Amino acid sequence: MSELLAFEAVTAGYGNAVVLDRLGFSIRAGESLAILGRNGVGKTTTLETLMGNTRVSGGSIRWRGQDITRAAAHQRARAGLGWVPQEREVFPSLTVEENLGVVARPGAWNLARVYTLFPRLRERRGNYGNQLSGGEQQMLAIGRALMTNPQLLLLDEPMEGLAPIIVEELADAIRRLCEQEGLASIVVEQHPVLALEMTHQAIVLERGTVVHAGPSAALAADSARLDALLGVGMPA
Ligand SMILES: Nc1ncnc2c1ncn2[C@@H]1O[C@H](COP(=O)(O)OP(=O)(O)OP(=O)(O)O)[C@@H](O)[C@H]1O
Repeated sequence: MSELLAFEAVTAGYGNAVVLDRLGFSIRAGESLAILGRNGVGKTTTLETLMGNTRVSGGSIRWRGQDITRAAAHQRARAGLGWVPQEREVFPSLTVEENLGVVARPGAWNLARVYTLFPRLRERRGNYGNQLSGGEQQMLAIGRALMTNPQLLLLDEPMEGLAPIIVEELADAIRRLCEQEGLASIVVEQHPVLALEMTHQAIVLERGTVVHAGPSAALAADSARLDALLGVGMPA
């Protein structure tokens, strides 16, 4: 598998505040990565930095062999980064189908495939964005990112605030995207259990730097390590 994305010693933040401190990790094509860590360690800032929304003061970001460290935010979105923001940002006065349609770009993903992945969205296709439940909005936010036909899907706390039954449905869909569709993804999560189940590789951040990197399954199976890193052991 070839390298898709690499952060090399990236130092970045907001204004004079440094949040990421020589952060390094890489993702290969078709691979999914969980970014874990306690509150405020820089998980969201990592995605914001990838999207070009922070001030980078050191290191470099390589995307499909190209240095994009200084590329403008709009160029990155067009280059195949499918961003699902934490706030979901569904258009409230457009229907589900319109929300999906306005961002569509040519490629393998289209309305029919998004509806197959999320049958609830097909049922709600004529509803407006502001008539959807939180879970449906999250499905729509993911569906919209897929309609742009990305090469890397960026999910920022996709399960936040959702009912357990919806969390299961979403986790299944995300797992299918990674395992069956071979879509590379980054999943930022505060809750490690689901994130590790959904991904191939995991990194744990502390104060903007990587303190653990390895296969998700190995970390999920090592409750002592998980507890030491995150203060949450897996149930026996
Ligand atoms: N727009 C911003 N301007 C200034 N500082 C910010 C901004 N966004 C985040 N920060 C600061 O950057 C640090 C890292 O925040 P970040 O959101 O990346 O953490 P996180 O690991 O995603 O945490 P959480 O799980 O709480 O979202 C925090 O100290 C936060 O206050």
